[in-house]
Amino acid sequence: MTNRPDLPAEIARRRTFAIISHPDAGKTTLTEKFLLYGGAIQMAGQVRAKGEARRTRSDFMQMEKDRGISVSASAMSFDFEKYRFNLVDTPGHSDFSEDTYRTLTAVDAAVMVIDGAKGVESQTQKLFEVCRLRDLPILTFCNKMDRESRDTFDIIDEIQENLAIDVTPASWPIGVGREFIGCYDILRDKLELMDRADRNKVAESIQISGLDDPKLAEHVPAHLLEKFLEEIEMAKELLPKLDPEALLNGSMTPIWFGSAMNSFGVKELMDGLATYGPEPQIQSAQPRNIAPEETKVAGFVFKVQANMDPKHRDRVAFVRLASGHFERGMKLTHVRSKKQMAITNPVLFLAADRELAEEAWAGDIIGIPNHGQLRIGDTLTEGEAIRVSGIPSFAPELLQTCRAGDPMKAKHLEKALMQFAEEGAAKVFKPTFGSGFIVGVVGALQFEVLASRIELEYGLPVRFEPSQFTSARWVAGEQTAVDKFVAANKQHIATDNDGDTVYLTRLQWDIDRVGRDYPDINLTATKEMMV
Ligand SMILES: Nc1nc2c(ncn2[C@@H]2O[C@H](COP(=O)(O)OP(=O)(O)OP(=O)(O)O)[C@@H](O)[C@H]2O)c(=O)[nH]1
Repeated sequence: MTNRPDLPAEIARRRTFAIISHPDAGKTTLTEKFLLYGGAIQMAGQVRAKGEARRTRSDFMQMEKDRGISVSASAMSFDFEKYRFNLVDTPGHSDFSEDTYRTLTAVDAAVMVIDGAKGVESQTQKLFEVCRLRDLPILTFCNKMDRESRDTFDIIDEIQENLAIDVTPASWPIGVGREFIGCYDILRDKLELMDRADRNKVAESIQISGLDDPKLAEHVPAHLLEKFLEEIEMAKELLPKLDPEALLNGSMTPIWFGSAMNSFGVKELMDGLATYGPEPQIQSAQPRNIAPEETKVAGFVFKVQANMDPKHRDRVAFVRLASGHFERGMKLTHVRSKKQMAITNPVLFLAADRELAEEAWAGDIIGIPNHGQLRIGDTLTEGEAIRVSGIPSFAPELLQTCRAGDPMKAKHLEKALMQFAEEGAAKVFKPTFGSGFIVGVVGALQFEVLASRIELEYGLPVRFEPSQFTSARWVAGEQTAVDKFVAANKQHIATDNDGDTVYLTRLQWDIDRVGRDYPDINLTATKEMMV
């Protein structure tokens, strides 16, 4: 289904999405099966290496060191039937929610994976709310149905209630736990039977002419069939039918039941994404929005990754193309600096490898190697001064002072920290008074990852120590008011990695006081990454 019949076919066939889930629900396994069906990998296992590595913190560091694996998984492109899927990876750990938020600005839809035994978990809820902010269409996959799972109505009710979204069953499970035999595909009247013996095998699929088709009884044991017919009858009465419009505006989610590990239900989910999932959408920008079918190319940076290949010390900016047909070698204007950049070595991320991108279309994610010119939030166009909006930067929730083990290496440390700041891995504040840097992150694990990466990539052992400050707020207001405020509060002032003024404090009381004493000053916890 297409809601934009005027889109060029190359753009209309693109589906750019992310998979969101609570850790352990099966995101990695599902990603792997997507790639398997997309023909991007031959054997299950390549992505798994990464999933297993996530289990422990030290292994997580190891994974970070092993940039090759994590990079290829940051954005993956593969073909599925006549569609081109672009899957953008979201970090699973809650400490990386800011990165996740930005990733979600680069996709048109999300696949939400939940564990059939656990239902909606805390991280699912958080990520869902982020999707909600952008009205992203969401397709739900209820995983691990091969195990003991909760009652189907229960799961659906929980999603409807906790997430305040209409849920429509796209498939219905038959049997529970050991007795789970497969699903009835409600959208296409098919009986899908799971093959427990061969996890990589595509399940058996039997066309059924409707719920009264005697073929059902040939494949489904009587006691399961009776319960299934009862349930599906009730479901039809109580639950809404799939409304493609409601799916596209984010008010309804279809749910598929399956088992990623057994490759079951995955293809139906992919078909759903292909058929109902949105094609590349209009991008919010200033002074005007960008439509995908515009012939001129525009794109924006939503992620920067440094030192992807330790041998080359390069950085790659991940760019979501918002419009047009990009060809290698094109000269694009970097709107922030107004400078032209020849994009000679763009890369596409094809599952296990990166490849030179000869061309790309609106909806695609390309990587642009650069030496630091490209930052998160930057827009590239064919000349017009449009800037993509809506990529926020959040005030960090944890602050620590960072010092180099060797005090002579302070300059090196600054360079390393700035690089990670541009990558979006941390905020770096340079206080007006005193020495050293204050590093701000959203979750504690990020300090460990940073320390390990600074040592590994820059050969600099560093220490993170408690800072005298615990909160940071950006200072906004008329220049004269800001100058006056800064002069009177020097002990609290720092500049962030973009050169913007920041107010540091340890007391909420201070922030409230500024509100009272300086009515012309606005202290904000987010700033838009638009320059
Ligand atoms: N029984 C069963 N187990 C599954 C299924 N899918 C995944 N698992 C298992 O669940 C565990 C978590 O799966 P992952 O795919 O690593 O989950 P994840 O959401 O990527 O987890 P993080 O890497 O922590 O974010 C693994 O041990 C998988 O083998 C399934 O369909 N059935």
